Amino acid sequence: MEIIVGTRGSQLALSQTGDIIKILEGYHPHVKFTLKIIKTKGDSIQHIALDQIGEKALFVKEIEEELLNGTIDFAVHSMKDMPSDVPEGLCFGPVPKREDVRDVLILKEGYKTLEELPLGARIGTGSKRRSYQLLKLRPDLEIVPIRGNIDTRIKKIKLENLEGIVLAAAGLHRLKLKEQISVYLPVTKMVPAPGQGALALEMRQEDKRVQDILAPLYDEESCLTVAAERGFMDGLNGSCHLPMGAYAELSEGRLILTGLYGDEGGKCLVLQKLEGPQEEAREIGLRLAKELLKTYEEHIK
Ligand SMILES: NCc1[nH]cc(CCC(=O)O)c1CC(=O)O
Repeated sequence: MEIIVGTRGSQLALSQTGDIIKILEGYHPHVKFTLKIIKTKGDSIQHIALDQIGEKALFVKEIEEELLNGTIDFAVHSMKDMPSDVPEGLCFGPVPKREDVRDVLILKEGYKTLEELPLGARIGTGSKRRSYQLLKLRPDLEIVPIRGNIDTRIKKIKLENLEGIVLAAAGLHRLKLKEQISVYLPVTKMVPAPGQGALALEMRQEDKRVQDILAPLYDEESCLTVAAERGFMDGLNGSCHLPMGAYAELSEGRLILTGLYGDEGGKCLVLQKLEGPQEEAREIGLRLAKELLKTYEEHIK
């Protein structure tokens, strides 16, 4: 049997899809997994800030078309890049074990901590979530918008004379670039993006064959935490030009969710928590979004 696996062509996409295929080959030695690289709009337009493109499915649409056409059997994406809505006929497979959810700093040679950076240091990131939270810690920083694949962004430290950049730990771990990381930012100071560090497997809804093949990848903790964080995102009707983050953890059957939401200019950033039984993961996310929006409205009055 042959299964065709769709992915973007970035180094990170190829590395994480390769990891998934390797695990699946262990479970299913008689299945032949073939990689198919698909170019998406997000790969073609590298020069525009993501916030300004205003389209959520930037890295997924072309891949979803191939799923619907039957030219691929399942796809591997970064969960963080997935919009709320899955097209009719498609669904997510099980959520595999999640990588480190934290954001990290890669600093210019010679620097080891955020605190020791000089006044007005230049930090590269294209994300409002990252820049506004960083500015809470160090209001003097100058945020420089950057985009591109992980290796491109790392090169920009030298090319654009930055003191550092912010990236997700997960991508660097997957690309075996751990030693480049200067600082792991604790989730209490830098709430990650919903689903950060997790992968999304996407498939045709009725495809029992693929469902059975992917089943062994299921990880309960990853599935529940991602469900809560994406519930929060959906509850906010999350458009990616507003700063938004979410982080869930499990403890003895309970799920504790932290949500972050703010305005366009980053003047008002609200952080709020909600806890509940882990079986209600998605509802906890939706409820926290509602409660936090209320707090937010009161703040900006
Ligand atoms: N938006 C780009 C993107 N999508 C997924 C990751 C890597 C980490 C992950 O899987 O969350 C990255 C790069 C980054 O934010 O550093």
